[in-house]
Amino acid sequence: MLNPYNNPNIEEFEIKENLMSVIKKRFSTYGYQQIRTPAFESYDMYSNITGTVSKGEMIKVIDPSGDVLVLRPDVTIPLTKMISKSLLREQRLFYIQDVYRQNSQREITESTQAGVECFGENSPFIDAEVIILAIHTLRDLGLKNFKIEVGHAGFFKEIIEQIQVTGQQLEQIKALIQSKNVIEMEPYLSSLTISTEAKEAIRQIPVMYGDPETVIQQAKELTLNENMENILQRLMEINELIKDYNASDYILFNLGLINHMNYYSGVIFQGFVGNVGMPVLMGGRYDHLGEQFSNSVPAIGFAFDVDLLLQARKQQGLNISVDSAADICIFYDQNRQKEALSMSYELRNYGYKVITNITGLPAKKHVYFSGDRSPYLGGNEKQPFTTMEELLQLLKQNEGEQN
Ligand SMILES: N[C@@H](Cc1c[nH]c[nH+]1)C(=O)O
Repeated sequence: MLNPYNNPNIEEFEIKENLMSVIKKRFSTYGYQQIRTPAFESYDMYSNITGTVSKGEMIKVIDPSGDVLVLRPDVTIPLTKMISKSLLREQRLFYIQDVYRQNSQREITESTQAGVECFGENSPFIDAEVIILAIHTLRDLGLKNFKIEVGHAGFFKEIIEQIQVTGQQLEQIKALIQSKNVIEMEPYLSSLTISTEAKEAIRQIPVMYGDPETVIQQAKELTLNENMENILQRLMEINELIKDYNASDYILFNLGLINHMNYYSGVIFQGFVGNVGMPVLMGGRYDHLGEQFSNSVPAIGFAFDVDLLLQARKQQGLNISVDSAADICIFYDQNRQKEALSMSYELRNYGYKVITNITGLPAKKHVYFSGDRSPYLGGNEKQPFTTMEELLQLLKQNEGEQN
């Protein structure tokens, strides 16, 4: 089923383009270079690895030779494959591309992602810098009232490794944690035969949410092994770095955070803005994904859902309507065509948006070449001119008066 909301709209297209150019500029100031990945990819690339997009979510296409392809469901996976096979393992890449998935209502979703992937480094410094890049971009977009929730893929995994549950039970536990459903969590945990410490740790996960330092203190009481202690240490270091950037106001810790993709191995995060019900960005560290292709490559990245960012800006009254009117419309009589057309060419060269002899489209200024009189700029009073310089002068003056 096609998503009924994906209709073309000129105004929204322009608003989206403007937003994407803000994102692009910000990504490049952190040293990222833009890249594209193919729209059609081999189904095997996704299905042969673990921690990938689930099979039901992929949109499959059969090519003429009978091979199964998928429409790009993710960008992180093909980029990791490329880097893990290349000799250049240290790279900072960004992309603005559509990803195609099928949701649980069997609707095809086509959403534009703007993401970064930082390959080759694994340090709290890089983790914090990538989170800061997300914050910096959200601020560039003028958004207020946003928070980045930071968690760790390993914290929950460590607890789960201590207990023996079936795949189905694990999914149920994840769902209860994600929905912070403490009421149903209690009886569900009692029905499982797992140690009391593990039960207590799982029970506490949904409430380990909020101010970073408080969450770390709470979590310290629940650590079941050294790995969990190291995880908390790493999160504390990231938090210190975020403080150095003066960005603490935007950060919450959430140890119950579970990201959609399974390839994450370290710090993970999601961004929320105002009343937009879904995360506008998701990301995290995925140091082991590369091993499944060729070589292990430390990596961290995130992707914005551009359409949700647009929704957030709209909610905050920030989507100022785009000015589609031409700057100048030149009207001319047939005998003045040559002068009028060469003037239109020159004005466009100066960057003005110019149309000629069209009454059906809006224009802010009108220039007339009629009869055999001097051309003039229309308006409350006719302002004649003889040279291009004079016209440019008049246009400037008028702009000045309007502002
Ligand atoms: N590819 C992830 C986002 C991400 C980029 N890099 C790391 N994570 C997603 O689609 O949710």
